Amino acid sequence: MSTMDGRAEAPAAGTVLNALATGTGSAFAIDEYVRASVSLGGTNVTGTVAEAPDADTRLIERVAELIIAEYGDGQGATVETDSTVPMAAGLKSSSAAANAVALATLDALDATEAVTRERAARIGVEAARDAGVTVTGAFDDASASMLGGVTVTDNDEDALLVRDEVDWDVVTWTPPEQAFSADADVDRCRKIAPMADLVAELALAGRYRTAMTVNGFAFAAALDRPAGPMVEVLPAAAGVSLSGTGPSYVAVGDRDALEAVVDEWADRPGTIMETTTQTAGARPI
Ligand SMILES: Nc1ncnc2c1ncn2[C@@H]1O[C@H](COP(=O)(O)OP(=O)(O)O)[C@@H](O)[C@H]1O
Ligand SMILES: O=C(O)C1=C[C@@H](OP(=O)(O)O)[C@@H](O)[C@H](O)C1
Repeated sequence: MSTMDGRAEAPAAGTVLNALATGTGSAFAIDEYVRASVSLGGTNVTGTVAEAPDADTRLIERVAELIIAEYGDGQGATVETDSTVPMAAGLKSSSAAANAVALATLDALDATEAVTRERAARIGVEAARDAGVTVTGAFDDASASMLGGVTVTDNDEDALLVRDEVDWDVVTWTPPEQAFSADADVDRCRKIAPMADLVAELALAGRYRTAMTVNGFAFAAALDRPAGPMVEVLPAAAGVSLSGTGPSYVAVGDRDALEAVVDEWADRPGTIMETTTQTAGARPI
């Protein structure tokens, strides 16, 4: 690879607490990735999503622009992401894409040592706000993807309240549809703030799996998503939730017990991923 090129990967994540009710959110990284390649050159920044030629590329272009404005010399770049994570599905592919592009751009500029990963995640959040793909900025999802493990954040302040490490097996199910966070019914989410406060209390006490289950039932109700996929698998899972604004659901527990979750969700249309939590976070590759 030439010194003008950079490459990085960032993990997707699942939800413990959706931040749309109160601004406090929590998420955990999973072992599925968005990868980004950046080539410096020219005068414009242009982005492509390998598996979705019609996708909105403003987020990844804005991330590269902000990184180049701060750590480069105003040069252009071509940016490409490729991923196994479904887009606009609640599994935080937008946060993972922003993080992967931020680190790949720094890698291309030979500037990975000049910036902490937390700072790089905050630049991704700024880009997500500029691109209009987020409600709160989603620093919960961005920090979980960038740092790995579980994080609890205050998205109003972009403050990291907790980072912790967990070791769970994970199953995700994504129905065959998309739900853009920017289209979510935020007013209805705000109405369940007392439930979100309870979920935050559980998460801050380290009871992440109970927290995510309470989150799942509360936000399924607020976002008008079915609770059935959670009810059916709860006996087998240590925790289950609607992830983000959906449509995906995520269950955690031990691999053997989660087989029953896979069996239940496999009868439904859509895609299933069997994975684990991830603690290393995002990195140049
Ligand atoms: N792999 C990707 N590459 C480039 N941009 C992406 C990628 N994934 C998501 N995005 C951007 O994020 C938007 C979707 O964000 P959002 O609705 O928050 O979904 P998610 O829950 O998957 O993060 C897309 O319209 C696109 O702009
Ligand atoms: O846009 C946002 O501010 C958020 C979107 C949701 O995630 P998804 O993007 O996965 O729906 C939510 O879980 C997160 O806490 C904040």
